[in-house]
Amino acid sequence: MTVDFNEEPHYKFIPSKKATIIKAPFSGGQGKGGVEFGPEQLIKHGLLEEFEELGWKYTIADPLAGTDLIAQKNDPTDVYKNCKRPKMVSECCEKIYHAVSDAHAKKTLPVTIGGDHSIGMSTILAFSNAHPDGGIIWVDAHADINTASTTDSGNLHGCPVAFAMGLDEDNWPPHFAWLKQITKKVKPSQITYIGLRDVDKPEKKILKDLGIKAFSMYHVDKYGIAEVVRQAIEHVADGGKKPIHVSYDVDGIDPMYVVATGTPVRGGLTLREGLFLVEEIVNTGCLAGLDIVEVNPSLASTDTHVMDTVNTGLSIARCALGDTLL
Ligand SMILES: NC(=[NH2+])NCCC[C@H](N)C(=O)O
Ligand SMILES: [Mn+2]
Ligand SMILES: [Mn+2]
Repeated sequence: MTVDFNEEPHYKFIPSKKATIIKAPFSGGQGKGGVEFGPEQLIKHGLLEEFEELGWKYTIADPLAGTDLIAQKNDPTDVYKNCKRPKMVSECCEKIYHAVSDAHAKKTLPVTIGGDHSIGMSTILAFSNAHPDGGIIWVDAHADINTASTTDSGNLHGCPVAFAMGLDEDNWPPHFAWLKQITKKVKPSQITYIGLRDVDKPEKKILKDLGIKAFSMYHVDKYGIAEVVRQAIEHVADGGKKPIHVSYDVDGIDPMYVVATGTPVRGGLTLREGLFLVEEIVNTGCLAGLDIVEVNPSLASTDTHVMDTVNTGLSIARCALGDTLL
């Protein structure tokens, strides 16, 4: 076997290494506090410097500035059937949708920094409207494809994929009218998962019924991460011809490396597997969107654990921006 010395990272769909960093300090998609500090922690510990060092120009968008997130999170009337905080999630996700759509319209790389994963409904929908033939790789311990009817927890961070696909629209909380109006939804064939290991029973049925290709940790163990990523890119991006959005929930990586996250699940990706998959996607030249979500600096008992998690988020960004080990 000959060793493949990679060519310089390149971005076929981003003409001049310009990015838009979209801050999404949002925690309404789940109950725990602290995930709203994700963006400021990542920035405090060097996110912006990474862009500069790796030769990116960037602008920062702050679509939730001026929103009273604390009051909204604590509003006890914001429930609809089993769904928690539908008004807050809907209003914030609409703003994030527009910010990400704007970033795509300007031909920049949208890098959305969460916040909890409910915002994924906005980022993948904005991506697929900007790139109708594009593919989405969702890295996560969870499938986040519960519908408004199947969610057991009522936490909308477990539902963004279902909302972006328009599944079970008839039972959506009425607040999501804006999302209903977006007629081009994400298609099941456009998405694939890597890292799954905690999928709810109704979610398993949805994945099967819709024929969604998903690589669980079982597949990573059996085939190795390199083969899994290859197949994922083959499936969603024709082997590296179409734009790719990566929605990266840091809980896809094992809690050994990522303690400070809201719903950790044992048996996850190693740190290197988690970074390698990003490196490999970048090597196709197709990266055209990125989310880094569920960094919750409040959920670790030591500063070292907080920094492990924050640094994992920073490493994901670094790989996505084209850093190489040599
Ligand atoms: N983005 C996440 N961390 N999602 C966790 C979801 C957990 C569970 N499946 C639920 O629907 O509540
Ligand atoms: Mn998750
Ligand atoms: Mn998730």
